[in-house]
Amino acid sequence: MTNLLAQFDLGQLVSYKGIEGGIENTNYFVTLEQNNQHTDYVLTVFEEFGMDDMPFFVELTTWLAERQIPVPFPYKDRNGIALKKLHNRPALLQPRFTGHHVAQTDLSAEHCASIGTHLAKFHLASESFYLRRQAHRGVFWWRRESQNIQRHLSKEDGELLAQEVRLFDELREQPWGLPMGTIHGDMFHDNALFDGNQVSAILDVYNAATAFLLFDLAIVANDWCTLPDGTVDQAREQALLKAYHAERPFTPDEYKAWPQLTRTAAMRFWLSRLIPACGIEQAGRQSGDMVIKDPDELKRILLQRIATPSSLPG
Ligand SMILES: Nc1ncnc2c1ncn2[C@@H]1O[C@H](COP(=O)(O)OP(=O)(O)O)[C@@H](O)[C@H]1O
Ligand SMILES: N[C@@H](CCOP(=O)(O)O)C(=O)O
Repeated sequence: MTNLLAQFDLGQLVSYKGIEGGIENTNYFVTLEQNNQHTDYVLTVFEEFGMDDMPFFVELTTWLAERQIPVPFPYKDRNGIALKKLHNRPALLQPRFTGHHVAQTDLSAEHCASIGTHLAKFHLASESFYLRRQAHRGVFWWRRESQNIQRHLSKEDGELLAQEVRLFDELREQPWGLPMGTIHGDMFHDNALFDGNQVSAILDVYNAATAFLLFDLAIVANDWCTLPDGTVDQAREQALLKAYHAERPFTPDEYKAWPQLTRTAAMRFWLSRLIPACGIEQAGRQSGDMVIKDPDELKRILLQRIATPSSLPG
């Protein structure tokens, strides 16, 4: 750690502390002293990615930060190198943002409007970004994993999963021109920090990939705008969708695709929570260390999305 930090012109190490909660990454809060001033940083060590996976994230976060999107971006060392290694794993030194988390049950229409605006700006800023990436837990992953997990599931759950995988494949076959670009891919409320009721930072961009922009909004709607029984809080969802639409107006095809994309987004995270909950081993993830999140939460959202399809505001 000391050797790595000495390669930057950012000061002397004062202290560091591991952060609880990471699934794919290990994070450390690091304090450095320069000119009698203490500054906080975050050092992220990547457990799930190899060095070859990293340039996309280094370039994307630098690109977004240059366009005033509040994402952690990697500092360059005195030789202009951002991508580092710690204990033979890829590592990045990034700014530590101020701001607080808001619990899911405390999210208001204002919080949802703020993330709607930020997400649209994220999508617009990355429109001209020059690298592409296939999601590591995207369509090819869920086609494969939804098959692999069948023997662990009830017949009913297995069929529900298979149905949603098929319906997304059918949507992809439509002759529609759904806008694609770089999505965040995991914009749950615990990946945002707030200043008052405004988003001040967007964290954990390591699910970012090239995909339908509207799929990203569906991930947000499912997590930020639902109640514990899976039903949608209309006030929060409308605030989210209207704020997003004000920055990036929806296209006619997006109106048609929206109900299915809310279902696909719920299916994607239902599946990724089911895998560790069923005790299935995954490459790059130490199941023993994983925080197991409740898969039923996403199943309830999926069932509600099927029972009461959502529509985009005009
Ligand atoms: N760049 C950052 N600035 C401020 N806080 C951060 C930053 N990166 C991570 N954190 C804090 O550390 C927590 C854990 O981060 P992370 O390991 O990415 O967790 P998880 O994978 O559970 O979302 C975040 O929820 C946030 O509170
Ligand atoms: N936000 C997700 C966890 C991250 O997703 P992953 O499947 O890519 O690890 C959740 O709450 O399930």
